[in-house]
Order: sequence, then structure tokens, then C-alpha cells
Amino acid sequence: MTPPLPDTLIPSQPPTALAPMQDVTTRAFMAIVNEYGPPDLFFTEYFRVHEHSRPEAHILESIDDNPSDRPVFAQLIGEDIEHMQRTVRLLLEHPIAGIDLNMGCPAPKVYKKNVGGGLLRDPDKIDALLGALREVCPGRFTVKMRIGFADTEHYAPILKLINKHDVDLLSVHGRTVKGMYRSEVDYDCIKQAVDSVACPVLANGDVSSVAKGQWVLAHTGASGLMIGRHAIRNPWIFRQLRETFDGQPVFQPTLGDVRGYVDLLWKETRKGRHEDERHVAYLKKFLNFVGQSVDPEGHFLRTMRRARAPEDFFAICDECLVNGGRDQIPFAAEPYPGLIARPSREAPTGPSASNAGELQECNLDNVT
Ligand SMILES: Cc1cc2nc3c(=O)[nH]c(=O)nc-3n(C[C@H](O)[C@H](O)[C@H](O)COP(=O)(O)O)c2cc1C
Repeated sequence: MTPPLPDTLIPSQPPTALAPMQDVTTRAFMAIVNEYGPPDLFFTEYFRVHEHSRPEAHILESIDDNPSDRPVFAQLIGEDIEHMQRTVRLLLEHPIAGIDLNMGCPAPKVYKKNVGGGLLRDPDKIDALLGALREVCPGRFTVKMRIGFADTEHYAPILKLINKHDVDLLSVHGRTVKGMYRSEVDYDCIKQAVDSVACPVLANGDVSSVAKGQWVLAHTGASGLMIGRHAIRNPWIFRQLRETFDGQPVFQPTLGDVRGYVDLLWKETRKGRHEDERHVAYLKKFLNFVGQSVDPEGHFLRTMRRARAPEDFFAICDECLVNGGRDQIPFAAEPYPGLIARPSREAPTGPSASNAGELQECNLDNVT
């Protein structure tokens, strides 16, 4: 029996959440996901906390001007207790559902400062930090963590600390920090959290479709699901999950719907990015995921990545998503095998300058 969430915050069970994603889960993307069928919970990308930090205005926008009627948690990354507490007090002046602590960011430049995933090496530090945050959070205090740094040595003791400090909700990304985004997700470890902590657990990591989500819930016993990259690829995923949970017919998007998603992305995320080519580059960050489910050969992915000017970019979208009746083709529920969203540094790509730019754009190694 999984515990219910602590109060009536969550309109439906099992709850779903959009995972925090730096430079992705902006107000604009929240508006898009809201349009296609919102999750029960939103989390902001992380507010960086240090001696001189102030909550970043562009992240506050997603709280103060929340485009949905769903609660939004403010995520913090940091380790300095005085400034973490100071930042919590500042954030409590905004309409947040609660404070979330990032204990998972795997970017070396982050974990080397002993924040994000770096904290997982130091249970004593976590003990102090959770205590200090709990003290200044009168409402909900939640944690998002990976299962360890290089291994799961400290996992069980950290789960005990989650109980000790009365954390209200725990999201577990079932990989170690060293596992980045590539290692297999360890769903048994997520189950271990469900069996160990008193609060509800959201299972996170490679929840790619409704079928996978159902399997993850059954396997882990988690209270709900947190979804990141697959909500970029398929922004209808929360709607599909809710329809499934409610026993309703499940919406099947077509490539024509995906073409509409591209237009909405262009329009909603445009603000502040006036230069056309820069905006095309930003959209590729999203379409790198979307393209995994457009055609099994990866034609859309390859051609879209080469576009620079908006007219070329939209012509490619029309060719691959609309023309010749393609708009009626179902958008695949799962990524096609072998199509990767993030060309990794090891990927056998050409040495051209444009390719290098593309790798930079799509590289997730610098994000959490
Ligand atoms: C582009 C990107 C940015 C991310 N930024 C954050 C972040 O700010 N805070 C955080 O806790 N996790 C961040 N993550 C990790 C995700 O929240 C999530 O834990 C991870 O992607 C695994 O879930 P998924 O397989 O559903 O994507 C980010 C992931 C991606 C892909």
C-alpha cells in the first residue's frame, strides 16, 4: 500500500510530475505541457544558491506567472546552510507549493562544488542540510535524488535521513551520478526507497510511455511518476497517463499534431530570443527528443539538425510531418530503436564545424 500524498494538493492519483529541467521547464514549456494535458505537479529548474545569489528572475516567472492551475515546487541547488535558508525565506514570498532540494545534478562542474549529486558522497552534510531546510520550511519540503554518487553505498542511510527530517515527498531518479543519463535505471532501488521512507515516492528515469509508466508503478510500488525527457518528446504523455488511470480512451497523437507542437514551441519559447537562428538552435534541443518517434530511419532527426534558417527548418518540418499524408501517421509511443536524442561526444560524427555546434547544442552532460 503506497501512502497518499499528505493533503489535497494533488488532484488525482497516482500523481504525475514534470521533472525539473534546466532551460527547458520554463514558464513557456509549462504553458505548452499545460495545453496538452498537465501533470499534477510542476518543479522549477533549480535556483542556484551561494553567497551572492538571488532567486533568478526568469525562474521566478514560472512561479509568479504559473500558466496552469497546478502547484509548482521551487527547486534549490546548493550546500551553504545560511544561504539556503535565506533563499527559502525569499521563495516563500512567492506562490510555491513547497521547496525541493536537488541532490542529483551529475554535471562535474556542479558536483565538484559538493552540491547537487555531489552531496550524495556526504551523508553528514545531507543530515545538516535537510535539518536546516526543514526548520525554515513551514509547508512542504521535498527532495529529488539519485541513488548514489558512484555506487549505492550511502543510499540506505540517506533514505533514513529522509524520514528523520520528515520530508514530504521524495523523487528518485534511479541512476547514480556517475551513471549520468546513460546507465540502466535501477528500479529495484526506487522500490527500496518506497519500502524505506514514510513519504510518497515519485519514480523517475526513463518513463518513456504509458506502458512503461504502468510497469514502473507496478514494479516499484511508487506513489507516482516523474517524467522529464519523454515529456519533451511527447507532451501528451501526462494526458495519456491520466486517461489510462481513469479507464478512458487514450489520445493517440499523429505527426500532424507534432507539427502543431513545433509551432507552439516556436511561439511560446520565442520571448527574449529574438534572433531567428538562435531560436532555431534552441528548438532543436526539443526536437532532438521529438525526432526519436517520427520515423524509424531518423530522417527527420538528421535533416532537422542541419537547418539554420527558420524557413529551412519549417520546410523540413512540413516535409517530414505533414506532406504526402504524413500528418495522419501515428506518432510512435516509444522512441524508435537506435535513435538517440543526444549525440554524445563518442558518437561517430563528422569533424565539420557545424557538427561541433550541433553537439554543443544537444549535449546534456552539462545539465543535471
Ligand atoms: C535538459 C535537462 C535538464 C535537467 N535539469 C534538471 C534540474 O534543473 N534539476 C533536476 O533535479 N534535474 C534536472 N534534470 C534531470 C531530470 O529532472 C530527470 O531526473 C532525468 O532527466 C531523468 O528523468 P527522464 O528519464 O524522465 O528524463 C535535467 C534533465 C535534462 C534532460
